[in-house]
Amino acid sequence: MEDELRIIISGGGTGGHIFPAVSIANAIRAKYPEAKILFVGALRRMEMQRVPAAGYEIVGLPISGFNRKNMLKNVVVLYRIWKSQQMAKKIIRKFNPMAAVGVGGYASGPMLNQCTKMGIPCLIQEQNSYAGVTNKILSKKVDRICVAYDGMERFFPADKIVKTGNPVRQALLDTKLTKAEALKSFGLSEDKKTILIVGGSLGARTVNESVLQNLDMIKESGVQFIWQTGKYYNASIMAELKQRGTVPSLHVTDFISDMGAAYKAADLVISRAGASSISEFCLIGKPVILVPSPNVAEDHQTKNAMALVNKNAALYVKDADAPAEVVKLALQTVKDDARLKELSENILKLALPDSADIIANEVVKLARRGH
Ligand SMILES: CC(=O)N[C@H]1[C@@H](OP(=O)(O)OP(=O)(O)OC[C@H]2O[C@@H](n3ccc(=O)[nH]c3=O)[C@H](O)[C@@H]2O)O[C@H](CO)[C@@H](O)[C@@H]1O
Repeated sequence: MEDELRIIISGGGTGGHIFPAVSIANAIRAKYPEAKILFVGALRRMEMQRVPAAGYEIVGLPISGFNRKNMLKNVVVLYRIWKSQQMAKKIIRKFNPMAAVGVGGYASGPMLNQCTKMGIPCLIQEQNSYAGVTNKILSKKVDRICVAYDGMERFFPADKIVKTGNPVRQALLDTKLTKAEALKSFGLSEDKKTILIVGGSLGARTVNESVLQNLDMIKESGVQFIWQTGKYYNASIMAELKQRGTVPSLHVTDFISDMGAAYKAADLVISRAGASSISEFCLIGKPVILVPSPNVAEDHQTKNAMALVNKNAALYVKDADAPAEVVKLALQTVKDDARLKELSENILKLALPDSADIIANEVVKLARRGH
């Protein structure tokens, strides 16, 4: 059938890979409701819940990352890579994709590698301003590379690059809530300035430490906070808060499902510098203080952050300085309306809209070309 479309989308590990993947799938579905889309993720990772929750089928590969501390454990990792390649082959034979999309994260390596070997047209999407190892290797074999930053020809063949930006969940941009309603949904008041604290999709230890070490300053500030701790840190933080006495101006949660509401409620954000988070701040023009994670490959979050900081479009606090500085800086900034306005205007200039649509068009072009 001429209209038939069968697309594999692979990758995951964290929200930063999964949410763009889902946005691409939604954009394909919006244009071609009959398209068959199969996700391929890594067993036990976040995508195995989040992708079905978004309404798509997913198959898990037994892949995991290399252990940089214990080399012996990597024998198991090598076996898992081999096993994942074998499974990828079977998935391709059964599903017979017309194109494949890799969004980074464990599963996209073996899956896209196998797709290129079997002649399936492939596209990868690099969210960050510094390319990951998997995407660098895959870039030699794939047909199209969608990026969000200038200068990516340092890593990838220039003739394959299309600058599309990072796909952002549409619902998050289209939130219907007013600011008052958004604040109310977090149990917060309309009369106070609000700071949102997020540590990426998994939470961030230093960001959480920065809050805990400055609880007294927070209590006395007259400002209210929405604080996303991340799943892994939530129980211990809740226990500590219970011991130290509740802070009414603090809404604490492990994960925020409605980020549209959280952004709407906030006058300022303190955040890690993950690529999707940054794209969201740009698209909605949100003033932000970035605290890049020092624990990611090639320090790419600092590079993501600097692309904004160098244009006076975001503030920056180094991870090591965050416990001493970030809450203080946030409290100063949130009270300075002129600074908030300037940051909002500057970050908005860096937005790349319609990214999911543009990528979806590229995927469909590849699928049609291959057949
Ligand atoms: C530790 C780590 O490996 N981080 C990487 C990971 O980040 P991480 O998964 O944190 O990704 P991003 O910051 O890019 O995106 C986070 C996404 O989660 C959403 N969100 C966040 C918190 C919450 O409570 N609810 C919620 O829905 C945000 O709105 C955003 O859409 O992938 C990114 C994209 O490759 C990289 O740039 C990051 O360096």
